[in-house]
Amino acid sequence: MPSAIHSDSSKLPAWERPAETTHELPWAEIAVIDLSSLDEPGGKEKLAEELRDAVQTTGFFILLRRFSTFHRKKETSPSCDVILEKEITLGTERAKQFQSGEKKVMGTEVLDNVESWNFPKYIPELAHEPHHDFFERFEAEIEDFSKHEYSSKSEDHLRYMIYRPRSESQDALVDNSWSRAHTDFGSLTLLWSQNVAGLQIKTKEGEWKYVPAVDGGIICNVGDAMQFWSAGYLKSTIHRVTRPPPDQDHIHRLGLFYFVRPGNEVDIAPAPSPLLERLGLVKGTQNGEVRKKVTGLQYVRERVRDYHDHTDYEDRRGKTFKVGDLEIEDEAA
Ligand SMILES: O=C(O)CCC(=O)C(=O)O
Ligand SMILES: [Fe+2]
Repeated sequence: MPSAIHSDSSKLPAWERPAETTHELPWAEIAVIDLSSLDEPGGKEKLAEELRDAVQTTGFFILLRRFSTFHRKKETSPSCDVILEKEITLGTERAKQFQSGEKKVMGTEVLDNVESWNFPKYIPELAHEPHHDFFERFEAEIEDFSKHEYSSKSEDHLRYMIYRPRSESQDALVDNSWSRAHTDFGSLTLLWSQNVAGLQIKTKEGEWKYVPAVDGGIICNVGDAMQFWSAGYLKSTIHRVTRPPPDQDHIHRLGLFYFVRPGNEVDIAPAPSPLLERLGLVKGTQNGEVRKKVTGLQYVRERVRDYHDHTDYEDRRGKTFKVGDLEIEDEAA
């Protein structure tokens, strides 16, 4: 990938938020954690309870914060619409640099339809990573927004992503899969809610249910690292992206994500916790299992390598590989 890409965005069309689907889809029950009730009497306790339930059941929750007009004016973070608008314009113009259509899917001739741009932290140690000159003007905002232990080197990143529509016949050859079933590798994923349906979670009962759009919401999901640290108390739930319903299947589906990763040197072993001990999820430290240390960096890198670093996206359901002593399923069945 080139280290700098030039684009002239001045002639690009504006992006409009697509309408929500009118199709009746099997929607998942995802808790909406509305931060506006934080300061109400009992609000914190109520939200904590809702959050605890969500991270233990679906592993997904939607954070919502309704700003008053006053707050909104003072808001300095990049707004989702603004960012998504930039993304589609870039994506449309620079399709090749954004890497879609490079890999064949599931042993067919169908090409993958996802393009993405990752922003590593803007820190000197990562200055050699590819960057896009279009985003230079937003660097301060992006840095301000991407706060997790910002000065230390880690795999945390912001991602813009676009799925390009494929024909019905092409999608049929790959079971309508736009992104295969997986769990996220890091600690927490933040995904700005958008209206094109397609993201599905696998419920405890084994059913695929759609994650609903919530205007202004941020969909958060627990990743593997959090599940390891909590010895399974927090759930890293299997999810996938599938072809959108007929009224949205021609739309370029945009995504804006922040992937929170464990610190590079952090052990992803269960953290000492009286709660986890009480629940019997970990044994006391004396008789705890001894296993090879797996660092955050090692885990995330090996998962990325196993998932993406192939000449194609083959059908890997049921196949496992090892990171240290951990047995990992890269594509969930
Ligand atoms: O595009 C989406 O809605 C989800 C994609 C996803 O699960 C991922 O990139 O990890
Ligand atoms: Fe994911």
